[in-house]
Amino acid sequence: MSSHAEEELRAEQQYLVHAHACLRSSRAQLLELAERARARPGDEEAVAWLEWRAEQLRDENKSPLFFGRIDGPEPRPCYIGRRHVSDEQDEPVVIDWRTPMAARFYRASPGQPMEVTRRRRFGFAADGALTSFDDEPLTENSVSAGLSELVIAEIERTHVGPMRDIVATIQPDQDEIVRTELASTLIVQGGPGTGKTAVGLHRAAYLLFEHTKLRRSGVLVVGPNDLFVRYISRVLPALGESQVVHLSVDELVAAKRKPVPETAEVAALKGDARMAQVLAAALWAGVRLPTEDTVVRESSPYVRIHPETVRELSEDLVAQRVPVARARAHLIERITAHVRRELETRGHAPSDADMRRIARAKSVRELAASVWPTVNPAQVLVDLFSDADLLGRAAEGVLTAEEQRLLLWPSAPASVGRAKWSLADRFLLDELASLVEPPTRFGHVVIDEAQDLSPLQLRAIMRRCVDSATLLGDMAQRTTPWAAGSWRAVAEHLGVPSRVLQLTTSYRVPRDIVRVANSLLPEISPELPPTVSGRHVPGALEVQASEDTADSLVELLRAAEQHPDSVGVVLADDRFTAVRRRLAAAGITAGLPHEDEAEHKFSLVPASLAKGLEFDHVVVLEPELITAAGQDGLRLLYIALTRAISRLTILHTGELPAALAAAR
Ligand SMILES: Nc1ncnc2c1ncn2[C@@H]1O[C@H](COP(=O)(O)OP(=O)(O)OP(=O)(O)O)[C@@H](O)[C@H]1O
Repeated sequence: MSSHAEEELRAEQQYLVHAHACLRSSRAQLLELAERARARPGDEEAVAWLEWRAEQLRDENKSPLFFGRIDGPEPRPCYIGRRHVSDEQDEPVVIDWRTPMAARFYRASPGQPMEVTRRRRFGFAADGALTSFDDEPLTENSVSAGLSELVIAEIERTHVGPMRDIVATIQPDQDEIVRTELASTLIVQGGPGTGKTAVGLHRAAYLLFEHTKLRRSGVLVVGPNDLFVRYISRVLPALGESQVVHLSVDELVAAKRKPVPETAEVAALKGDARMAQVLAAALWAGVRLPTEDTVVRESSPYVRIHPETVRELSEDLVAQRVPVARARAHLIERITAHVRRELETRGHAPSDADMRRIARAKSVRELAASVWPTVNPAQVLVDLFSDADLLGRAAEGVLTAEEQRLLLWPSAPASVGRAKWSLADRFLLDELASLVEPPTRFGHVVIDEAQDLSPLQLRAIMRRCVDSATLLGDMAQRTTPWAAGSWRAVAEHLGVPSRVLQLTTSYRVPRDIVRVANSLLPEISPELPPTVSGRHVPGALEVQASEDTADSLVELLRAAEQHPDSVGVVLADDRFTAVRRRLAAAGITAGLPHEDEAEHKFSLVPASLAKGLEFDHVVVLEPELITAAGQDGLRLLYIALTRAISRLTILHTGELPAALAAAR
């Protein structure tokens, strides 16, 4: 390092010390203000807010206060960090990565420098000490040198434990998506490792920063399974965002008992959007208008309500299929208003207290409940699946006779409580429950692995969201029989306008591995463009033929034991138990990743659970057995191959699947 560079480094280190001092002083000021406010009675709200702000400014030294700097367009350099820091004069010392000024750090490029003359990225040691920087001069004539070394080092830093944030190294194509306005519902199609999950989570953090209303309504992140949700759930808290709820698809329709399995054919039918029509028809078939007069005896004098009046008062609620609980409440309000008008016409002047009593009156409540009887979604579904005539009426013109036959249970359960529900049934119950009382809604929803969701699952998620969502996925990684099948079909079920954006550069997967994975695309998703890789890692791909793959695996893992890299062995689902035992017999512990708080050095991952995960070194064990898993076999293999950050070893004993053999 030249003496000039050393001097610069020292100056940056001092700036970091200064930033820490400013942060501490701001926090001390806030705590002092909170102390003073506490002495004033009635200022509890201000105290809570000041304490919350002070908590946010706690200097825990978990991550560096800034990670980058831009020179220009401001007279002073701008330092970019995970949160804002200002000095005693309230001048910014570090600006939050989500501000418009910070966008230039991510977006400025040679050719389009956006008035930035230089981008600087900082390198830090594990203890938080600033140890290096990397400069990129930006002028209209400069040429892009590809990913900076610090970005590559960040991507290749050993991956053990849950996913971490990428705030220091977000790439321009990703930043565009992160900062798209809240009103847009986005569908992000991207190949493996293009950063979809990371982008979705950073978008949530960005939107929470930009829109205070989201802080009240919150953000929901939905992932495919518990394993995956645990893997990603620490990213947003690390970015200081706690108003986010993470749920797996199963948790969304919380069930106490484990769902019962069912055939792919039945599950796909139950996930079909037409089922929503059938359920609505079944539920609304229960709506009955009265045929006789009702006498409201709680008013003085009595008021008689004719069936025709009830029809007039509830007509629009029925026509618009207003959710049952709400419709009933509206009708009670309307009947009460009707009673008031009747009494006034007859020369009486009922007080507000009289009217409140009438709104609570038994006769009025019973009348509303006779139009919209109390519905138990489980009872509706049990009746529907146990009674061919009932199902026939609800599904008329919607489902074929054969489809109706598929839905019917061979025998009805002894009681509703004894009914056994599949995962798809749980979404039908959720659909029915929403016709009675819509669920609480979040300001924005991020849906990961959206390519795998059924139309009914998409509906369930979208009704939990106020107006916009971010869907992330890769059609080539689609592995569920109930999936909508294309982004166009997905868009149809969202209920809001949406647009599809593409990410095509993989930051995770090295070039040689991407090439092999791309060779499967013509068979699994010919409509998609091949992924390109931003990184070349010499020796990233190794293919080993072996007489006994388990023996070879033991040997390979023993050699890896001393190395800090995470290792994930992806294998056919039905090989999991046998291989785990074989490894245990050899004294090697391996289990599902993130299974418990103690992370295993070696993860053993059934191919059907590998989606979304990643490891420094991936071993794909016996690919020929993974592809044998039915029509999704090739997709599972595509997913397995692309979990690698630095190395992929394919251990096979039989013939390699044709596409792999050709691409070697
Ligand atoms: N800009 C970036 N800087 C550093 N790391 C990145 C960047 N973009 C992506 N990564 C890393 O690449 C890996 C893949 O990211 P992510 O899981 O978000 O991709 P994905 O598109 O969801 O992949 P998949 O489809 O395989 O699940 C992660 O480790 C992520 O941290």
